[in-house]
Amino acid sequence: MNNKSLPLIYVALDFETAEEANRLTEQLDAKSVGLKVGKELFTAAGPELVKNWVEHGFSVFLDLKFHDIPNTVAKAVVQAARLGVDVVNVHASGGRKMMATAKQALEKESHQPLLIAVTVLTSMTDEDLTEIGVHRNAQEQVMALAKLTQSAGLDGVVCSAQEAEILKSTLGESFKLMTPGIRPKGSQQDDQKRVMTPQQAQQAGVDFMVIGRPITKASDPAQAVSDIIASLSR
Ligand SMILES: O=c1ccn([C@@H]2O[C@H](COP(=O)(O)O)[C@@H](O)[C@H]2O)c(=O)[nH]1
Repeated sequence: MNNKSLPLIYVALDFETAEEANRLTEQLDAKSVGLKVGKELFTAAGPELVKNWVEHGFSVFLDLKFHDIPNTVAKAVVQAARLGVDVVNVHASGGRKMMATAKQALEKESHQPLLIAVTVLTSMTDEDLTEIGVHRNAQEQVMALAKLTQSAGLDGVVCSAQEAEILKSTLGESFKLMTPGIRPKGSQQDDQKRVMTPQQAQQAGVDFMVIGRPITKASDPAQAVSDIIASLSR
């Protein structure tokens, strides 16, 4: 089991190339923030980049949101564990069997990342859910999928910080909440819909925040990180 303490903030490295991503990570301190690698960068630059950052002491969240038959997802999360990442995720809508099989596969590995499941994307509203045939509001759907995730034995979920208080009070403190859709006051919302500021998210009790564009598109990304950290209570 991976017992190291993980950073509160994961910077979403949504870049086209390894060079652009490295230009940013060279300005970041592995003791202060972790790195989130998603579909764009991983497809462009692959596992070597991830392994390199792990070797340089960064905590990495591999955000590939696996969603497939149980055997395929289990084998994929094992490969993620072998890259040395600290967090990996699947889609909760893949169901209990898929999630439980993935968790059981990770338990045989010497390095075991946190396995968490995406509930409802932070870019989605109640109306978006209706359009795909889900007749619960976002909070109800997040709660239903989080309960399923917990009962499948996973470590936590990806959700909006808006759902953090109710999830923590229902599912317990140790069930981890990874929250994208974080927007410091005054920054652009972009395509995010269920957002909170870093301070609101901290007060709501989240375990981890994912912050991308407010940092990566800032004129001074390192300063943007420092400002966010300074704005949070210790
Ligand atoms: O529900 C989700 C799940 C994942 N994400 C990812 O987080 C970052 C957010 O980046 P910003 O630039 O801060 O909006 C991005 O990589 C998403 O793929 C999410 O936003 N919501």
